[in-house]
Amino acid sequence: MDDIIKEELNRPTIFKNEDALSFNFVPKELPEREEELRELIRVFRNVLEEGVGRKQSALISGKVGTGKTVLAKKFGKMVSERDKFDYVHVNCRRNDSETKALFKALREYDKDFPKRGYSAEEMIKSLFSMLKIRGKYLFLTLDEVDFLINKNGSELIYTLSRLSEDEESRFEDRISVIYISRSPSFRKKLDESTKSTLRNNLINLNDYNRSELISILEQRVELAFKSGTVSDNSVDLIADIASNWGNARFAIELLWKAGKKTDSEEINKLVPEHVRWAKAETHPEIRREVFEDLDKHHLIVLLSISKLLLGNEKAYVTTGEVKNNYKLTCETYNKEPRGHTQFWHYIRKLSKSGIIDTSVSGEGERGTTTEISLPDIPAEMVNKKTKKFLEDKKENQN
Ligand SMILES: Nc1ncnc2c1ncn2[C@@H]1O[C@H](COP(=O)(O)OP(=O)(O)OP(=O)(O)O)[C@@H](O)[C@H]1O
Repeated sequence: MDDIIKEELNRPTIFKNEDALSFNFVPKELPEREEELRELIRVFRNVLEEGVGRKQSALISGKVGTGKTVLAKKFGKMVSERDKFDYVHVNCRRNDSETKALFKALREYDKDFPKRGYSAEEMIKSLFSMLKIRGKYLFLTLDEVDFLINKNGSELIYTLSRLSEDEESRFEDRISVIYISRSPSFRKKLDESTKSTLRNNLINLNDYNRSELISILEQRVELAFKSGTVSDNSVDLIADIASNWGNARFAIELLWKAGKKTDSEEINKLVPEHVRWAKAETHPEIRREVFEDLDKHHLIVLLSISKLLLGNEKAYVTTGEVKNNYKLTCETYNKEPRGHTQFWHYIRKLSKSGIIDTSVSGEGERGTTTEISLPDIPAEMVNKKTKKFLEDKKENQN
C-alpha cells in the first residue's frame, strides 16, 4: 500500500497549488473588478468611517461567473481586517429559509447556538446583542438570495431593511446587508420601500470579455501552476471559448481540467489540445458545487431523468416515468427507493437548484401531469456527470 502512495506522490505534476483553482478561493487581487470593489466600499463609506450611522444595503447582480461572490468575499476580507467589522457570507441555496440563513450567521459567534426553537425575529435580536457585546458591526451577504425569496418571500429582507427605521435603535444598528442575485429582475420581487433603499446601491457586473478573461486566467496560471508549464496560446484559447458566455468560472474550470489532463499524460506542458479535451468535458452551465450538494438519491433521480431523455426524442419526461426509472436505478446502486413524498422533495430540490425545469401540463386523461426537462445542459452531459458523482460518492464511502 505504501508503495502505491509513494508512486502517486512521485508522479510528475504541473500544479504548484491546485487550491488556487477551487471555486471558493479568493485571490489577493481581483483583476478587472477593482472599480466595482471601490464602488462597494463607497456604498458603505458611512458605516466604515463611523461604525454607526445610516445603514446601507447593496445589491450585486450579474450573470453566472461574473465574479459576484468573489467580489463580496474580497470586500469581506478587507473589512474584517479592520477592528470593528465582521463579515459573514451565507449561501441561500444551501440555507434557503430565514432561520437557516440567520442560524449560519449566529453560529459564527456562538458555536452552540441551538438549531431549533427560535423565531427569525428572536434570532435577529440575539445576533444584535452578540454584536453589541463584542463591539462589532456586521456585513452580512445573502448570496443567491432568490432561493430565500422563492421559499419565504421577502420577509427577512423586509425586516433587515427596516432595522434602522426605529429612532431608538438607530445607533444600535449593526448589520449591513449585501444581496447577490443573478436575476436582473430581483429588485422587482421586493416591496416598494425595500426597493427604494437599494436604488442607488446597485452594482451590476458585466460579462467578461476576452481580454478581461485573459487577465483573470494569467493570474490563476501564476498562482496554481509551476512556471512555464502553461502555454500562452492555451490561455488565449480558453479565453476565446469562455468569452462566448463571459463566464470566469467556466474559464477557470477549463484551465483546471486541462491541467489535470496534462498531468494524466505525464507531460510537463499544457497545450491547446488539452484545452479542447477539457471543453468537450465541461459545460458552462454546470456548476460543480451544485452537484456536490446533491445526495445519492437526488443524483439517482437526476440520472433517471437524463437516461429517459437520452433514449427519447421528446423534450420532456413525466414524473411518473421518472419515478419508475428511479426505482430501477436504485437497484443498480444498491439503494432502497424512497417513498412518494420523499421523491417529490428530490424533484423540488433539483428544480430549485435550476438543474431541471418542471411545468404542469394541461388536463390529460388522468388529470394534470408534471413534465420535467433539462433547460440548459445536454442530457448526455448530465448523464455522464451524475454517474461520475455517484461513483465518487461510492468510493468515498468505501
Ligand atoms: N475579477 C476576477 N478576478 C479573479 N477571479 C475571478 C474574477 N471574477 C471571477 N473570478 C473567479 O471566477 C469564478 C466564478 O466567480 P464567482 O463565483 O464570484 O461568480 P458568480 O458571479 O458569483 O457566479 P454564480 O452566479 O454562478 O454564483 C470564481 O472562481 C472566482 O474566483
